Amino acid sequence: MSFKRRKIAVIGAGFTGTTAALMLAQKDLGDIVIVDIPSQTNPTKGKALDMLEAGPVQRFNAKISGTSSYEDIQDADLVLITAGLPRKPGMSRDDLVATNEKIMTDVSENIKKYAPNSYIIVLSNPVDAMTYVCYKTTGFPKNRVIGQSGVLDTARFNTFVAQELNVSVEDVTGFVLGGHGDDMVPLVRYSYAGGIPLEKILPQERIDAIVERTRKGGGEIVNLLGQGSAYYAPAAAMVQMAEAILMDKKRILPSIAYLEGEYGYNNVYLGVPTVLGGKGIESVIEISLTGEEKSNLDKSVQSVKKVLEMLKVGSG
Ligand SMILES: NC(=O)c1ccc[n+]([C@@H]2O[C@H](COP(=O)([O-])OP(=O)(O)OC[C@H]3O[C@@H](n4cnc5c(N)ncnc54)[C@H](O)[C@@H]3O)[C@@H](O)[C@H]2O)c1
Ligand SMILES: O=C(O)C[C@H](O)C(=O)O
Repeated sequence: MSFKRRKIAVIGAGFTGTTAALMLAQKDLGDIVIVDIPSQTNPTKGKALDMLEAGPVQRFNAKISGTSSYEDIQDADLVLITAGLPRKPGMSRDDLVATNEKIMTDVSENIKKYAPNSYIIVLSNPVDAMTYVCYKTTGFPKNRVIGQSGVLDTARFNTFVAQELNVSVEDVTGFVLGGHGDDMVPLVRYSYAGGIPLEKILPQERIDAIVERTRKGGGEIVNLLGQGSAYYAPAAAMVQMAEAILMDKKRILPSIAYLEGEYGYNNVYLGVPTVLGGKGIESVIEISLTGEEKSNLDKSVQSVKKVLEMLKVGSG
């Protein structure tokens, strides 16, 4: 018997993909293959080589390569999908659906062909729908096709709470449910600072402002950047999920999971609390919701379903 390093494929060598690849390498979670479409020069290979050369300084051993050939992801254990267009100021994530569905279909077919046993984390937007496309196209079991939104949305919520209270981000635990859109559902009732319910230490109007800023958090960055969208925090979020899976940590993290009756919804990918471990999504945790929370979640699900209806892959 011999042990092998994990193989992680990152599809898309743009801002989120390359940032995630470097973070994966810094944590030495495995060897990394970065894939992007062919181009006249070879930027994907160049980015990978540049990252590899950071290894001696940062003391990581990860092998990192760049390619435009999907054969190179052969037998990857984990695949992060970041391929696709980001939105521009004035656009919603849903405006990307037609273009990114084509890209997601192509990427998913290649993963199915070359890495049929892999676990997948999808980032490309609109991410609830793109995770659905990936699930339908690969035909992989639902525990192996996972979307990222809640770790990022919760990180934003926690950042704003920590800023407001002038306390460490390490002591803030927020909780965001629902689709990755402006009607996502930050659950204040399940959010704490140092174990103290948020409602006990912040006035309601400050909480309301934080909830609103969290919902629009992606758009805030898009407007500030002027071109492209957020990538440091999204990459960190994907890598936290990747680590939970690769290290079988069984962390309770929000993931975009395929629901079959949980929370009363069917045939939809949605952000919910999950246990993430060596089997991917090992379970969906169901918590009780008040009438208002449930109706906010219903609204968010309706928005996700509207996008699913636009998909070529079908929503049935
Ligand atoms: N779910 C989230 O929380 C979240 C967060 C941030 C970004 N995103 C989304 O992630 C996606 C990527 O964002 P980004 O900032 O990295 O964009 P980017 O433009 O920097 O990179 C995207 C890359 O995908 C590549 N690509 C396009 N088609 C491809 C294909 N068929 N195969 C392989 N690569 C292909 C492009 O060449 C480009 O390099 C966007 O859709 C963005 O909206 C989602
Ligand atoms: O807002 C976007 O378009 C990118 C991403 O979904 C984010 O929340 O930062």
